[in-house]
Amino acid sequence: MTLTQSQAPGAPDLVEDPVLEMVGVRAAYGAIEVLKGVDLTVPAGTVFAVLGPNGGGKTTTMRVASGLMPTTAGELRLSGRNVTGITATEASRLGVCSIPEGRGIFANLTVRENLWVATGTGTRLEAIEEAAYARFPKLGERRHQLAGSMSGGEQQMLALSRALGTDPAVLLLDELSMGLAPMIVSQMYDIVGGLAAEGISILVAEQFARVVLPIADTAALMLGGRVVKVGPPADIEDELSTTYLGG
Ligand SMILES: Nc1ncnc2c1ncn2[C@@H]1O[C@H](COP(=O)(O)OP(=O)(O)OP(=O)(O)O)[C@@H](O)[C@H]1O
Repeated sequence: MTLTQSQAPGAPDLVEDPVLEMVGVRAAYGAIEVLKGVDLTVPAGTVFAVLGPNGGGKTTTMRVASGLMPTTAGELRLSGRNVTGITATEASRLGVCSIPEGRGIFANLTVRENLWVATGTGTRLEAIEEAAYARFPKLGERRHQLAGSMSGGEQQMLALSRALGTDPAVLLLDELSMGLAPMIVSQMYDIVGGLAAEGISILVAEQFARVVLPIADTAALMLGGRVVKVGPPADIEDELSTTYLGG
């Protein structure tokens, strides 16, 4: 928490620190630098969308944010705290929950067993299951089914449920649309919009801008390892070229 200058005695005016911030972040795969000074700020309770064509650095940004990839320069902050160099395990302890490209669920485990993974943060399986099945009744019907035998949309519901089971401070969603039919993608983003309305902080990377812009509070356009523009979704929409963002 940061106290604002206008704070008056007896009338605290508290401004919550952003849940996640990157300042001048650089990252490389070996000798190849792919993030070349990324700045972004995700205020608490908002949806921040990172948009851009393939290879722009969206996934790498998400990997850095979740502690999976080290920075070579710059700062990563969680709730105002400089956590640069944090590991993925430490990041998850601090409430960073990531759904990677491809969903990251265990195909050869059942729905229920996949949800069990979220108990690592201390919540009881019964509570996680109850919340998951209330949100997605289909998952309840399929609780004993192997996750790999479900449809892509159902698998994404499972990935979301498992993530929510950890009560995340910030949810990182990478390319939710991958491998899903357009109608299912729309449904998934309706669900994400619902999570946002519940006040969950979300950083989402997406190649298909049109599906995510309606639920975003702020959007950023990422090209060549840099955020080249950031602002309200309507402003970013004007910047988008349907040729490289897939309409
Ligand atoms: N493991 C890796 N080793 C070397 N280069 C990589 C590796 N992963 C990604 N890159 C390169 O880093 C750059 C950024 O990739 P990144 O996956 O972050 O982009 P992206 O915007 O998420 O694109 P996509 O939507 O295709 O995943 C690309 O040029 C890519 O080829």
